[in-house]
Order: sequence, then C-alpha cells, then structure tokens
Amino acid sequence: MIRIKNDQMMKFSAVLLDLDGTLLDSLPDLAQAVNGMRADLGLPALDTGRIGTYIGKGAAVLVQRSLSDAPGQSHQEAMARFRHHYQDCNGRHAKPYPGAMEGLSRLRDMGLKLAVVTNKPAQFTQPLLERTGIAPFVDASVSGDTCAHAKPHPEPLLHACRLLGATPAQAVMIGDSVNDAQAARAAGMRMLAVPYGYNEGHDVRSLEVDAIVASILDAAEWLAAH
Ligand SMILES: O=C(O)COP(=O)(O)O
Repeated sequence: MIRIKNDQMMKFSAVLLDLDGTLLDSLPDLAQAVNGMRADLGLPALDTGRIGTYIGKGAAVLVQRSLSDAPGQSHQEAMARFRHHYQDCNGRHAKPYPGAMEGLSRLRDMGLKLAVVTNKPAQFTQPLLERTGIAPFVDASVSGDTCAHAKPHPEPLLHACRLLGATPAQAVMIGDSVNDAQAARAAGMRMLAVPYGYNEGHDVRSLEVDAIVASILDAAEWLAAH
C-alpha cells in the first residue's frame, strides 16, 4: 500500500501501460513503414485507417495482415523490408495522446512504479520511448519479444510485475485493445481501457474492463479514487 496526497491508502503500487494506441499515436510511422514495405514489394499503398485495424498483435501479425492481397509473398522478406523502413521512421511522427504525459507525471507523483508492456519488437521500443520523452517516466519496459509469449498471453504482464516488485493484485493494466484486456484478465489484474486507440477495428466498449477512462490523466484520477 502507498499513501497518496489526501492521506488515503491506495492498494495499487504498479501501473503497466500499453504503448501503441494508449500512450502514443504511432499509426503514422507504422503506416509509413507498412507502405514502404509494400512499395518495395511492388504493391500499392494501403489506407492508413485500415492499417490501424491491423495493429495490436505485434509486427509479424501487422505485416501478415498488411499482405492479405499478396498470399505468395515471402514473410521473411516482407519483415526485413518492414524493419528497414520502421527503423528509419520510428518516432518521427508518433505523438503522445492528450493527457498522456500529464498522466505519467501524476502517476509517478502518486509513488507508483510504471512499466510499458508492448507487443512492439524490443529493437523499436527503447528508441521510441526516448524520442517521445516517455523513457524518463518508466521503470521498465517489456516488448513483444522479451518473453516467450506476447499479449494477449499474460506472461509479459507477469514479467513486468516481477520487474516492478508488485503482485498482479497490486498492479493495473492500462490499454486500448482486446490484447491488453485478455492479458490483464488472465494475469489476475485490473484493467482500464482508453477509447481512442487501435482495438483491431472494434469498439472498446466490447472489452471486459474495470473502467473506460478518457485519458491517462483520467486513469490516474481513477487510481487515486480506488
Ligand atoms: O505492436 C503492436 O502491434 C501493438 O503494440 P502495443 O502492444 O504497444 O499496442
């Protein structure tokens, strides 16, 4: 338990945060990398909004979904082209959502430990956290290839809890998608959802979560009240 400003005790000690679609609008960079890959393979560009519905289960699934019109295409070659382009544009246009930086600051002021838990490959996570100014706020990050399984498996969330010295009951996941919600549930942890991210094209209200919050700042207020 930690003491918060109004002298109440709070049962949470750690917050796990999804990255793409929760802290950062990274779709412009991801779309540029997908369409750079498609151009290299002689394929026409896809609409950015459509690419947004392919985000959530990591880079390999994003690439596979982005090539549904090219079934004979080598996945390995496509991944190499995607990585090449994303390395170049990762963090160029990605921006924190309104309330994200203020929310991170508030969560830290409340004495909570913070970790990013993303399905993004690790080679892209740290550079992105640094370029967008998020790195100084977080104590740890777990990427899609850090553990044997990625979200919606609970393993990355449980690993993040261990890194932060918290039990799942002391932790809350904040995310935008079914992958975060299913992982949190399987890990035995509370889950708050933001409505503005990439939920594979589905309404966030379809998720089984403890609350839908308008921003990370609102999530901090929810935590302070619970
Ligand atoms: O890389 C993805 O597909 C999604 O990444 P996220 O887990 O940070 O939303």
